[in-house]
Amino acid sequence: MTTGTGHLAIDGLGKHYGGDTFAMRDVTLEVSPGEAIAVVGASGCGKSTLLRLVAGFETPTEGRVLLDGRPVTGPGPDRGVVFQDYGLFPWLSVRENIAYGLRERGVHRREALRQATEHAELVGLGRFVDAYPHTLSGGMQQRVGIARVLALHPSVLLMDEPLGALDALTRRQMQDELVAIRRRVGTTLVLVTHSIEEAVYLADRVVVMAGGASHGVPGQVSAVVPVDLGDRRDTAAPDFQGLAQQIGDHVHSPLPEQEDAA
Ligand SMILES: Nc1ncnc2c1ncn2[C@@H]1O[C@H](COP(=O)(O)OP(=O)(O)OP(=O)(O)O)[C@@H](O)[C@H]1O
Repeated sequence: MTTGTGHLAIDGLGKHYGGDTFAMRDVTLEVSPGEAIAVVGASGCGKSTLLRLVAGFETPTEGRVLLDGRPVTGPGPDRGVVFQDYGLFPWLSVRENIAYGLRERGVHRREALRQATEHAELVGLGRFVDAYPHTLSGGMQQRVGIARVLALHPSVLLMDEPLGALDALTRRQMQDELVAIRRRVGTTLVLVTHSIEEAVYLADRVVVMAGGASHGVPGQVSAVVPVDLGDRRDTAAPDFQGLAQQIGDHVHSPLPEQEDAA
């Protein structure tokens, strides 16, 4: 269903914005096809910078990103990006919003609308294809945002706080929805989130970043924690809570360089 296998190799990646702002440095990470990783860490540690570099929206000042063996040099159809704000066109229906990218790629209108309907169904919006965004809840709007990206069959899905604007209950439902969608499409996923619980709920591995320009130390990976909790995860279970606690401890531990700088 996807355009490639979705193997990401992030190699010695760094971003220096100039002056003292070394957003991130020396990030090396491999993501297997179909794997889901979540990136967590304190504000300003470079999570979004990492995602933007993988998306190709920005150019690294060090290192490189390879997707299926090819260097990332800019945005491309092999990577689909979902942000917190849904970015839907208010004057287009759900179906037309999802079809938009397909039309841009030259898919004939009828075929684009057919595929859009299919993807609306994939995210549970089959009954709402003719609705306009303002009539939908936040969770439903984000489903449209996800369907729109998936319709283009990216091999990697990049999500920056996709559920951050939702209330707690809707966020919970959308987490389940994301688990279900991933099972259906099997796309490699890189998710940036502030929520450790969300990371443990959704990911195969949690990447913890620490430091960041505001701490006088470039953001970097401080831990990579595998989530061996199986497919059906219970946030209240002791092993889930234990792992979340362990990741929380990593998030709150300063890097050795930060302690030196303090
Ligand atoms: N375009 C830019 N120009 C200069 N500095 C930037 C730019 N973008 C990000 N930074 C700086 O780089 C550092 C990392 O930012 P980034 O947004 O990646 O962090 P983050 O971990 O995603 O933070 P948050 O959790 O608050 O979203 C921050 O100090 C930020 O101020």
